[in-house]
Amino acid sequence: MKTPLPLCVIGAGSIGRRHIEVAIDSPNITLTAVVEPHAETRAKLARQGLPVVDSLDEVPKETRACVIATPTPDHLPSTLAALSRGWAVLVEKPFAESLDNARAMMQAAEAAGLPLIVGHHRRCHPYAMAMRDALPAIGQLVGLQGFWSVRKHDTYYDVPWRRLPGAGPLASNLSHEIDLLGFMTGIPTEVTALTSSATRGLVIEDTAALAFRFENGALGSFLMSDAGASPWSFEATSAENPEIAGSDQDYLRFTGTLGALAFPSLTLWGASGPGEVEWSKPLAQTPGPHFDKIDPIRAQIDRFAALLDGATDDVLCRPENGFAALEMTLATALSGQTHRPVKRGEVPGDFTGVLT
Ligand SMILES: NC(=O)C1=CN([C@@H]2O[C@H](COP(=O)(O)OP(=O)(O)OC[C@H]3O[C@@H](n4cnc5c(N)ncnc54)[C@H](OP(=O)(O)O)[C@@H]3O)[C@@H](O)[C@H]2O)C=CC1
Ligand SMILES: O=C1CO[C@H](CO)[C@@H](O)[C@@H]1O
Repeated sequence: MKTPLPLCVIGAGSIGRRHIEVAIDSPNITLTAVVEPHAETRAKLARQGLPVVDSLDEVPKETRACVIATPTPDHLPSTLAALSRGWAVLVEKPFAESLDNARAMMQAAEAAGLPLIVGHHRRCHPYAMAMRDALPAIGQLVGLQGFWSVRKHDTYYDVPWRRLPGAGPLASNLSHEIDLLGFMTGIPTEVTALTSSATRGLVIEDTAALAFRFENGALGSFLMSDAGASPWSFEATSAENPEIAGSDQDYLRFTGTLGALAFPSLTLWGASGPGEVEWSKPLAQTPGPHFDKIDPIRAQIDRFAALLDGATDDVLCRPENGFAALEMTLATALSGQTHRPVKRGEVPGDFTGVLT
């Protein structure tokens, strides 16, 4: 890296504060400003010595890029405003509130000739990359099963936008799962969903049971809930989020014609001898490799800086990937409400997750 990338962070809420921390920590970034409309938060951050401002117009002129960490419905206006100032954008996930909004963001980035990256940071973990490389070892993918359940603390839902369409475990959490599947093996093409709000009683779901079809005919199932406590989630195993307690449990299982893989441990069950892999023969279990713990938010921002410096990158989430993840996430919400399977391409452009 020649000179650190002058970057501002827009929105200093729960994930914005993590982006601020890693931007300060990284030698590849110079934090030019933190844009935050909330006066009390601004005063608190100013006392910590951070360069806070209350609008994009006050961001120093030398700024070349931004992280947008505002509520999902704001991703469109903030992205358009950033691109119009000539800044490259790393926008938090899910990409946008609707497919129409995501399309408008992609078109604006293309017209401006500026990079637009979506913050599906899980791709930056070494075991996500290793899983992408390891999956061919199990032959043709036949099926997968995911179990993601954490009990969010009740005050999490005191923030109004988190109780509305655009939030909930589908938009907030399943979007990561779908992008991760896309990164490792492929985005599903069709979903059938049952959704429930029986535990929290909000307009958005708290639990969902899902069935997916993939392009090669493989099938998958997923349980997603932010109302049920469990040790099974990406966050628990990766211990990537300081707010979420760790565990050492796998939460995804893949089966193929030649064996099976668990994630994120990358434990492999494969042929124990020559010849056909079939049910009379025991499978040999191989433990996955060891990976040092990293902060994926830091890894993501470093990759973003390197990309703007001309590096090639096949890990960061490009707009087309973020769009595909959003499309399947919204398809899941639509299926849950219409009680019918929904295919890619069937989600109305203005659908935000709740039928009106
Ligand atoms: N990658 C990840 O691991 C995570 C990603 N996310 C995603 O990040 C986004 C933010 O989520 P989260 O941090 O939980 O949200 P929060 O509500 O905690 O924080 C959002 C912050 O943005 C501020 N804000 C609102 N509008 C603007 C604006 N126009 N310009 C500048 N600041 C603004 C809010 O201020 P005020 O309170 O005054 O409105 C608030 O401080 C969402 O898209 C979410 O899905 C969230 C958590 C983890
Ligand atoms: O993006 C996210 C949304 O919130 C989760 C916690 O509730 C995070 O763990 C996740 O990465």
